[in-house]
Amino acid sequence: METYRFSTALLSEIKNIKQGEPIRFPSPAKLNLFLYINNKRDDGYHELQTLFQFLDFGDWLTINSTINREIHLVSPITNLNSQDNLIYKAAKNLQEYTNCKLGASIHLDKILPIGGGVGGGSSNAATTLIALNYLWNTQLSLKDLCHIGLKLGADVPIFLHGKSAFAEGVGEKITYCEPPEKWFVVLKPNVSISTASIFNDPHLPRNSPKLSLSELLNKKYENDCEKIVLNHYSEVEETYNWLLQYAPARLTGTGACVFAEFNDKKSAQSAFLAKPDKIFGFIAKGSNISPLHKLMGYLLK
Ligand SMILES: C[C@](O)(CO)[C@H](O)COP(=O)(O)OP(=O)(O)OC[C@H]1O[C@@H](n2ccc(N)nc2=O)[C@H](O)[C@@H]1O
Ligand SMILES: Nc1ncnc2c1ncn2[C@@H]1O[C@H](COP(=O)(O)OP(=O)(O)OP(=O)(O)O)[C@@H](O)[C@H]1O
Repeated sequence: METYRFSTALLSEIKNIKQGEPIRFPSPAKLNLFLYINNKRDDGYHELQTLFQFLDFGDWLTINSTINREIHLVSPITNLNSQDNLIYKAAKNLQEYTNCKLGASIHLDKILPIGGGVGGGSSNAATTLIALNYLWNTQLSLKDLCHIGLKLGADVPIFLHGKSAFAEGVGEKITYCEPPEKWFVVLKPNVSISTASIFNDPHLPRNSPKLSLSELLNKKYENDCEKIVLNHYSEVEETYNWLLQYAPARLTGTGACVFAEFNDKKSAQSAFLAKPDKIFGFIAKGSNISPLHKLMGYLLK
């Protein structure tokens, strides 16, 4: 799993790419370091206060611009039609919004667990928008990309901004933030959890008081979805309890992944090496600048 970390060396390989060759773009995971639910709005959406941090670990999208308007996607997610994939939708939406006459050939190297709360689908959509805006030279602003992205998922704008951030409202009010870049062990119990099912649960607490960012940063980090997810999914509870032996554990998003933070790589590795084989997981480091945006920095130099 170590090989999938987006090291600086991997990102700077871009300098050797020749014109017209496909480019490998990172599509990082995120963690919700804390997540509080303040309210349910009349339209059914929930007002949240959450702290996002990117990880130096995730999927890769290899993308080539093509001269016809076709979007050709090769994806290993077998139970999802290409046209339902957020990558395809992001590409099509950008193409239509800009009336672009070009197409793309996209290969998804899926590493992140699906329905894990690490934002894989949203991240893939954001990487597609940023990569094609570059390859097609459509020159949309971040604001316009966020306008397209928000329709694809609540977390897409955060991935487009590319900086760790505190998000409020339904996720649209963003304040950049730089939490310490710790090491994490992230484990995925063998269940996939639908975000909507957790938000629809009548027992979900929805009344955390709205606090200021500094108040939230200075109190213990928690996730309001954690209790019901642990109650409903014994696999998540078992994994959470296992991780607690090493460090305080937390749920990310609406699950199913749980994570624990460590001050150094060595302590993260020793916990990770002890994990039961049947549980998928990875080690990653927090990255306050998204690895995708680090790569774009090399490309746009
Ligand atoms: C909770 C988070 O995981 C925090 O990172 C995300 O905001 C969820 O983002 P996501 O998986 O992209 O979710 P979306 O596809 O936008 O929404 C899925 C469903 O979750 C519920 N939902 C989502 C976000 C939100 N602020 N309130 C909600 O009630 C809605 O029922 C929605 O239909
Ligand atoms: N490229 C994609 N990668 C992953 N899931 C996708 C993709 N395109 C569409 N989906 C669909 O999106 C749903 C959510 O998947 P995802 O892996 O993003 O969940 P998640 O990590 O829980 O997200 P979040 O943390 O934003 O709630 C899945 O049901 C999947 O079928």
